[in-house]
Amino acid sequence: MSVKRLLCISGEGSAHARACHGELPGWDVCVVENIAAARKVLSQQHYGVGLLLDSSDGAGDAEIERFLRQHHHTRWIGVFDAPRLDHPALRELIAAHLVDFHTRPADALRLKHSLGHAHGMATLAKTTPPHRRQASERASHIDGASRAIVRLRAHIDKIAAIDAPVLISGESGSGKELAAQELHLRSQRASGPFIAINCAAVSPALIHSELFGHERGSFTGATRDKQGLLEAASGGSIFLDEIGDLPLDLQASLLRFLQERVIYRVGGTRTIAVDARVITATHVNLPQAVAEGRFREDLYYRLSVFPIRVPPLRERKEDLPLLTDLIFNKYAAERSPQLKGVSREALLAMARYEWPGNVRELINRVRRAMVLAEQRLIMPEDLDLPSAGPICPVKEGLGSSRLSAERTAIGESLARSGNNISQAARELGVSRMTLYRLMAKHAISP
Ligand SMILES: Nc1ncnc2c1ncn2[C@@H]1O[C@H](COP(=O)(O)OP(=O)(O)OP(=O)(O)O)[C@@H](O)[C@H]1O
Repeated sequence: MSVKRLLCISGEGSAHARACHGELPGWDVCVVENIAAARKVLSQQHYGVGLLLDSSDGAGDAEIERFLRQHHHTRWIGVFDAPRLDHPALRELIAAHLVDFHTRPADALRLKHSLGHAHGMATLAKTTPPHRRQASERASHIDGASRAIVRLRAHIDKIAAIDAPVLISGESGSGKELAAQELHLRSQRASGPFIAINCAAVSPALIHSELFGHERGSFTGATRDKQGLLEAASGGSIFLDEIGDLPLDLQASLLRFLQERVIYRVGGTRTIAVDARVITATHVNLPQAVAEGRFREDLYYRLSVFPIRVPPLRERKEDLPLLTDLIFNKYAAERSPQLKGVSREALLAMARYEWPGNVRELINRVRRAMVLAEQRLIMPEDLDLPSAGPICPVKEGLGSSRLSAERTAIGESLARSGNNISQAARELGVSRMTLYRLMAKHAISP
């Protein structure tokens, strides 16, 4: 039998707490004096059930509300003086955040029933909150359990150990910068700086001096010597996002740096040795840019010895429930008070959507839905998803289109069934063995 653990917040100490809830055989009770102490305890261990013995001279209702909102994984029961219940703010707080409440003096037997019921419900809902589970199981910041993400993490692990340039490709919002950070953090350079610059966001007139620095007097306005970002990244990694937008003359300078490990500042004549690992990313097709003469072929080959592809979210829809859960927990403090989770219908609608903006779009939609939702669960309409995914022109041949339709159907069916293979196989009209074979073919993990 599991130990029933109770966190009791009592402004007047444990004697008062015992007077309120009586003896609780079978319960392991931790009594704290205030919200601050409760926060501390909850930051170290999870309690499925909490008892709030309200005293009107304690924390204000706004602070209690904030606290309960942040700790919504615990099921809270309150005990209040009857006159306090006339306050509209307190009534709202009770309705939104408590599973039950009692007036003083609380009837010990009724209170024990409430606590037992809350414990049962907390056990059903898995007493460990998802964000804690993830934190302990996860060594990587790249979340997901799909085969594609597991492979990406393994790939990053291997490449991180080699001190060579890396080219990361992937659609916008799919997690390229996150992959770059992960590479850095898992490399021997982890204790050095990680400096990121978006080559498309800096004007061509400035980017040379931004990257390589300049000497005093080298151009109007250059009143002092300035170190560039490459120098600043020495001992660590520099992440050049949208590398396809780097002007051609700078491509030559970058190539020289990759070959000789030295740079010249703008207007400078002396070489400066720089020890920075170059990680680049692009969402455009670089071989095509090379073919069109917009990107140097020699630089492309130097950068792409270790390519990493971050898969778009539509190729790993089986990760949607997990990612949504993590986003829900990360932004729990912003959610509307009555909101408890995401409905099955919303998860189904998400599985049908193609997510052109990838994980960034998922974060934005879930976060907005958490604020605007009016029911206890996020419903499909809260996500404001376009009814059908954007219509993409067919760029692939019929064979590839068939393959990607097959992969999408499998991914969606697994997401709908909560990764239940038998159910997904039934829905798809194939045997379990065939589904396993198709999943292996498309690198989809159960
Ligand atoms: N697998 C993942 N797990 C957790 N968070 C993720 C994952 N993938 C992406 N994100 C989050 O999604 C957001 C977008 O990711 P990121 O900025 O790395 O994308 P990007 O591909 O570099 O986008 P862009 O091309 O627009 O620069 C970030 O908040 C990032 O933390």
